[in-house]
Amino acid sequence: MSFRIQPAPVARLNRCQLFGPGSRPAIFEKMAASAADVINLDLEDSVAPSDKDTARANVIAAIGDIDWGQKTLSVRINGLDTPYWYRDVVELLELASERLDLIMIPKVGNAADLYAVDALVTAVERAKGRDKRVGFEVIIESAAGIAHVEEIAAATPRLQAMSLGAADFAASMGMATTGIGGTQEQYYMHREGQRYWADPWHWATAAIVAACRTHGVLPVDGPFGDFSDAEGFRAQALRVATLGMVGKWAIHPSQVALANEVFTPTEAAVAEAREILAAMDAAKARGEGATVYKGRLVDIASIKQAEVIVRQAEMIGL
Ligand SMILES: CC(C)(COP(=O)(O)OP(=O)(O)OC[C@H]1O[C@@H](n2cnc3c(N)ncnc32)[C@H](O)[C@@H]1OP(=O)(O)O)[C@@H](O)C(=O)NCCC(=O)NCCSC(=O)C[C@H](O)C(=O)O
Ligand SMILES: [Mg+2]
Repeated sequence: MSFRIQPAPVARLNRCQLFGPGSRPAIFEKMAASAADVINLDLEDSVAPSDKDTARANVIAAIGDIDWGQKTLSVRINGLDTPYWYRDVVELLELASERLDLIMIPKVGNAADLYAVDALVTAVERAKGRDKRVGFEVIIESAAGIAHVEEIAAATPRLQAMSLGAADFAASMGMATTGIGGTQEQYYMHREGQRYWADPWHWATAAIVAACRTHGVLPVDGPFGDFSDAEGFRAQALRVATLGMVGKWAIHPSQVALANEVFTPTEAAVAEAREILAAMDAAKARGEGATVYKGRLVDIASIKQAEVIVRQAEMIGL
């Protein structure tokens, strides 16, 4: 371990983030009644330019009027390259209730983007005397974003979570696909007449996880576009969970249960993690740093692995 201890991210559940356009207030109550841990009301790309003002007003009213329960409530503002974002920030923090937990900033390209939003947010919070400091989440969805991912993860103590946005990321990188996440037909290895599909999102996912874990930020996978493909969604979610992400977006209510299932440790996994901790406690009492559990080596690193699962189980109440 480096001299610098890896910071823990905020202790809250983030298994599923359910998105809905701010211009579609008829679904807000349904979003609040869903089983998602995080709600993202969108002012950005799911809202047409002609609807931006109405969507902002809808969202500001809904933050205070709807019972969002224990969910983390987030609003995605418009990108810093648009004429909308400053008004999103100013009106949200001047007019919305303190129920607002997070602002999601899309298409961040470097730490200075977050510096700019932080400065504006801080000024409005002070001017209005707001007690609660709003948190940030960001989307890495451009070549610049992934190139500067670590400085972005370190940019501000407001930052709680970072998502990979596969659609804009693919466009910015010039990737030869219109798919949003998942297997890409052309991305395969060939051997002895067989095709083996690889994961074109793998390296960006791993880069985001590393940056997030270094700086105590929650890494999250973004959208899976084909909401009729439950098995494709599950496969993508299982892959990113294996790499260390804590949750995934849902762009349709049918994806919420799938995400919750993948990012909730199974009873068997939790039981095994607790058994490993018990086995290591017994080993330590014998003065040993390693022991055998079910025929395989477990050691001090295994304690940390098991603790990841046990901490998640405790947050869920398992
Ligand atoms: C994708 C949708 C437009 C589909 O909407 P719809 O045609 O209404 O779907 P259904 O008829 O199947 O709906 C079934 C019932 O579910 C309700 N519903 C629909 N959507 C939602 C929702 N998001 N939350 C809660 N409830 C929802 C319907 O009202 C139906 O209810 P009922 O009639 O009572 O049975 C729509 O799902 C949608 O708008 N999704 C969100 C789109 C969005 O926010 N996109 C932005 C995020 S993705 C992105 O930005 C890309 C990213 O940045 C990147 O670059 O990668
Ligand atoms: Mg996007």
